[in-house]
Amino acid sequence: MVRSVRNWAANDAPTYFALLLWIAANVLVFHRTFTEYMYEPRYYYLHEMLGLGLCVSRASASVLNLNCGLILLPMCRTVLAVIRGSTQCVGRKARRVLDGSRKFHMLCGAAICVAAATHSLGHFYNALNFSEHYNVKYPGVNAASHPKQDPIQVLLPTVPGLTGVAMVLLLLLIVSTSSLAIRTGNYELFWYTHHLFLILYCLMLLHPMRGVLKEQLNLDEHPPGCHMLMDKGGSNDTLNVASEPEPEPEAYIGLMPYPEPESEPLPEGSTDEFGRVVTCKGPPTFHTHAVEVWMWLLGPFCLYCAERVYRLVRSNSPAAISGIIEHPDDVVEVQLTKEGFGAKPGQYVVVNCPDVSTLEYHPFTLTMCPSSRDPTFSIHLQKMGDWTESLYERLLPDTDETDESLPVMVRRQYPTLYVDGPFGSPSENVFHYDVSLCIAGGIGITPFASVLNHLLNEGTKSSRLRRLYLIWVCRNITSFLWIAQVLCSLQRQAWNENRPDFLNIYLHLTRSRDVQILEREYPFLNSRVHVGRPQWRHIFDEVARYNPSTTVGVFLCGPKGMSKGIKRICLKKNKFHTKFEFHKENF
Ligand SMILES: NC(=O)C1=CN([C@@H]2O[C@H](COP(=O)(O)OP(=O)(O)OC[C@H]3O[C@@H](n4cnc5c(N)ncnc54)[C@H](OP(=O)(O)O)[C@@H]3O)[C@@H](O)[C@H]2O)C=CC1
Ligand code: HEM
Repeated sequence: MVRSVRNWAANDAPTYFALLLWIAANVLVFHRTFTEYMYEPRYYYLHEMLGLGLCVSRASASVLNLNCGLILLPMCRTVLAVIRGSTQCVGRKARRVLDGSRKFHMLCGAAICVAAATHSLGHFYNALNFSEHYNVKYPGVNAASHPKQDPIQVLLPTVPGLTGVAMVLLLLLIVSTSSLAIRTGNYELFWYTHHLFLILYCLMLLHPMRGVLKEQLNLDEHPPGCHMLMDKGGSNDTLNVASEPEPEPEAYIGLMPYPEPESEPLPEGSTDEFGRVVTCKGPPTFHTHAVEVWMWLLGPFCLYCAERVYRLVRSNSPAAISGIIEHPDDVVEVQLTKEGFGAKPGQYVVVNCPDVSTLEYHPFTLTMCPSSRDPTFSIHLQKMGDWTESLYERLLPDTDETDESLPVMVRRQYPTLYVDGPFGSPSENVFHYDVSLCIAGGIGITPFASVLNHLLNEGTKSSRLRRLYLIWVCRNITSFLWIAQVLCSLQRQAWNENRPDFLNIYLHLTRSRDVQILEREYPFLNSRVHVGRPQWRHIFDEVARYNPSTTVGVFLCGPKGMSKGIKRICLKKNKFHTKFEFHKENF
């Protein structure tokens, strides 16, 4: 099957365009700074001493400034949720770019690591050159206190040196604990170490203070490289000049012959129209160069901090648990209410339970949103790690075995839960297509459960959606019980609203063949059960056949391995000219 350019353009073009913009911004800032330190007259003497190390260390610092500013933007989740929600002014393609915000955050993180390594190595090389190429004639430009000083001594006992080493160590800690293994195995460790970034940013603002790199101030009085005649006829060599004293001002006289070919190319303004070196009116004066890190960081940092304060205030009051329903396969449905809480189907919240962990917040997609008639919202929590296990045990009493086939309404003294959010997610786009295809693996059904509940509450004609396909793949038949009631009620409602082909359900069972449980309670669902993993190619062909020349929104939420094959099918050409636009839930 050939890949469809049209489908590629619909799926990946916006993301690749955003990526191209990011790469261009990095190349631009790197090039701008590199050439500035390579050719600007004010850095002539500095560049003469440090060479390429100066340009590379400074250019990588600009890349660090850019990405340390950008990396916070994808984490302003409330801002992103508002952008996603403003469907009138933000088109679907632009909103789909937001689906990659988490990946963009990691991309900036990777760029920060590379730039930090380059920047650090560049400065160690500069320390070496400051020591090797000490400028005796113009000591003001040096960072070393004497020729051949120990480079470590040149760099470390300075504000940039000490803050630089501390930042590298912090960055190593943040990055090493951001790995998927640690985020899934010990989220708390990731969470605490990741917030060391606040110290990292404070150190970044301190880092260039009392800097070691200096620019020349008096370019008019002393055109860089100009000729300062000494008693002995003078020399244009400003490097390695052994103990020659600074000449008196009156010693500077007349125009000089062309500069020696091997010397540093003179910057503009150092030679007259005949190419002869002009003479100086005085020695060069130097000052540490202007600090610009705050220009890059302050905006995003203030926006992020303002958002965190807003989120802190918003999530300060606990949510009231109005009901707990125990479902099969270690899933518990938590029904909540909270004053003023509103959310859209597909959105998610982050939940904190102080009884389990004070500072740890975990994301959960809403399975039911508050409606005009009922303020209740719900999440489905499955035992997956240490935190969910502890919360699960606090929500459910240690009762004897109950009949797993039926959800059990349980009432007890519940733990206090704080809910922060809601935050936007790709599944919000389900209602922005005529036809949507929702694919869930296991507990990945949660974002689509809120879509189904919304359609149940508001009616199947409450949006432009005229056909909804739901493919749900589970290991055990009992998992389908999590939202069996909603599925059957919505199917009935679609028939009552004279939309018999609105809801198309495919339930795939991969680890057992026992379908009796559904037969008794939910005969309609029983007829939708297929054994084994779905034949994606066949399913997509069927959807394309029944929806020719249509743009179908494909939404996936499930185990990692599920997305590759499905994304590939979305990008392929089909004979019905149906376009599949792929969205993936990923927290
Ligand atoms: N908003 C979000 O981002 C959310 C994300 N999730 C994610 O969803 C996932 C659900 O996990 P869990 O419930 O344990 O799922 P499981 O690991 O139990 O897998 C669920 C089903 O998916 C099937 N499956 C796995 N890979 C494929 C594939 N390549 N093609 C077809 N079917 C496949 C499995 O089949 P088989 O038995 O053959 O392996 C299984 O039947 C979690 O990783 C969770 O992080 C969950 C909720 C919300
Ligand atoms: C200097 C480097 C970094 C900074 C300043 C930074 C900053 C942040 C911030 C502020 C958050 C949001 C916390 C919150 O509000 O919930 C965050 C979350 C996150 N970061 Fe980073 N980060 C950095 C590097 C990285 C790297 C290198 C990775 C992984 C490769 C990474 C992965 C993550 C992940 C997975 C999340 C959680 C996202 C979510 O919950 O949606 N970060 N980071």
